[in-house]
Amino acid sequence: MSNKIKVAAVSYLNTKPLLYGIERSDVMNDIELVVDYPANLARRLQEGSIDLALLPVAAMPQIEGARIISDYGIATDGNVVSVALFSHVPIEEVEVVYLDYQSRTSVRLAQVLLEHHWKKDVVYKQAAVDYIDNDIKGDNAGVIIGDRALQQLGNFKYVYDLSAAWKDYTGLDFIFAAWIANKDLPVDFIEKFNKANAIGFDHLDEIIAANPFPEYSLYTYYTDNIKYVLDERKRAGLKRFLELI
Ligand SMILES: C=C(O[C@@H]1C=C(C(=O)O)C=C[C@H]1O)C(=O)O
Repeated sequence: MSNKIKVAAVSYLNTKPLLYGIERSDVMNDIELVVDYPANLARRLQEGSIDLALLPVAAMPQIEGARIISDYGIATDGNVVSVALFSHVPIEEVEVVYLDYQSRTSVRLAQVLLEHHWKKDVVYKQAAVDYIDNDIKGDNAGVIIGDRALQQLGNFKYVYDLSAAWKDYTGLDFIFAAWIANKDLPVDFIEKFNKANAIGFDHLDEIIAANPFPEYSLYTYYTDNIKYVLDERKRAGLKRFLELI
């Protein structure tokens, strides 16, 4: 049996800058690393098959002993672009909202905003794998996250950015996911792991060149949209979000 720390990260482009340094640092000797979509990371940490995840924060209340162990994560202070409510009709006319099966945080954020900010009473449906092509039509809207959201930007007349709407509603920043463990991890490991997260920020050009993505500028995404440092302003947004859910 391996006594390595089992780590799971988000499988989207937004996590590449964090993984760049982890994959190149000697912290790799201490870990087994897998990537998966966010909802599966929550499931894996809950069932105990991993020790540390870039966990969607909405899953925190359901995970006993959940604690943020790093200064880095997936956060925003305004437009995120890759988390939105997509629709062919304006929000006033939306009747049904499909909730992305890959998400845990954004689907709760959408519900909070629809209720409190847009004051809309809608029917929520759990999305099937093919929902983007088959179900978001007429007065059905859909929450889409990650690379798939960036790829849909040109396909819908109405794109409501959920991080921008959160800022309008609360005036606060937002944390979508953070490195979260459900048990104590060695202090020296945490220190090494934390430092490794930051290495990629000095290599964005290389990361962008290695991940061709014609639909959206990854430079803008990595520098303007996603904010990777979980400072006090981000944590204040997290506190408010956890109170609301
Ligand atoms: C900004 C994003 O943040 C993500 C959204 C998550 C969620 O909704 O559960 C979880 C992790 C992050 O990858 C995104 O994926 O586009």
